Amino acid sequence: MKDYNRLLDDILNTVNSVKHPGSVASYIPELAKIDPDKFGISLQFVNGETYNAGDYNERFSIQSISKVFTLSMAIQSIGDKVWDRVDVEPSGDPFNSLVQLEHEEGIPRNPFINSGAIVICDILLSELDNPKEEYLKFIHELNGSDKIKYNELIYKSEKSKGYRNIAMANFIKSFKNLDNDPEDVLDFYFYTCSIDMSCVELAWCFQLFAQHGKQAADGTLFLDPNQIKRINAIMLTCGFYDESGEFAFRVGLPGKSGVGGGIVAVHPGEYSIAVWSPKLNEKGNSAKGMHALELFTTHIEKSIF
Ligand SMILES: NC(=O)CC[C@H](N)C(=O)O
Repeated sequence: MKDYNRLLDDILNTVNSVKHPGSVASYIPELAKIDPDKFGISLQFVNGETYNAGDYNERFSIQSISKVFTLSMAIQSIGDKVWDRVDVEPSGDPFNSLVQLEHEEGIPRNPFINSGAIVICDILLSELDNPKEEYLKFIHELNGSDKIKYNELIYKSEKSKGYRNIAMANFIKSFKNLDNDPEDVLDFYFYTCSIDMSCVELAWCFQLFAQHGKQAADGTLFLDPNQIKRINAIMLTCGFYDESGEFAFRVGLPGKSGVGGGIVAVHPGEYSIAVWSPKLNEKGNSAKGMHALELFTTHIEKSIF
């Protein structure tokens, strides 16, 4: 039996002793105010054993990690019809890139880059009566509590400066792959990104992907295991934009990052693990977070490979 408390403390000390290049995301002005030296980690096994270190209880902006929640909701809602609107191939491009959209006529490469998530938000806007409320309810159900909220400052900050996403939504609309008004779709998209969660809450919610569709909160089946298999596959191949190959190579787990500095990853059937450190590398992924997860899977000598 490993001493996981000690392992997480060792990982925290190791990543803090290395000077990682990079900086906190600043294109969303409100995110630039976050202390770059924060670091938290939460490891949760499917049997309920939990180990934490650092700032694991502090909430941060989940940003693109939301793309896993919105995709799951869209699949719950319209099933495989999602794939008529979004592809499942790695993009090899940055998360906010527009270039492929022109050649591929407004069909985003995958649901975990901005263009793909914007199309997913369009689907949800068409399918749900109260998309914002139902999105929060989805997260509350997964978390087993209604304490998680959206952060109005972050939401407004991104909404006022989200020039690239505004261009992207309009571009997709020109190819007729948005049914709703781009402004309404973006309003919902920015809302989904602006949820604050802690490492403990994220790892807990992602037990869904470690437990083949079972919700950790009450053990009920929440999503079809075959759909979970697919979502995990897309996390592995597309969860880190043009660094997805590197993450699979170094860490070896399906996962998803966000520009708030969070990363959450799962080993199906074994555990979920969430890490937070706001300083991002040049691909927009948490520098210390990637390092910490690489140390973790290397040390325990277990990944999906
Ligand atoms: N990679 C991310 O976390 C990006 C999310 C951010 N809200 C954006 O759209 O730019």
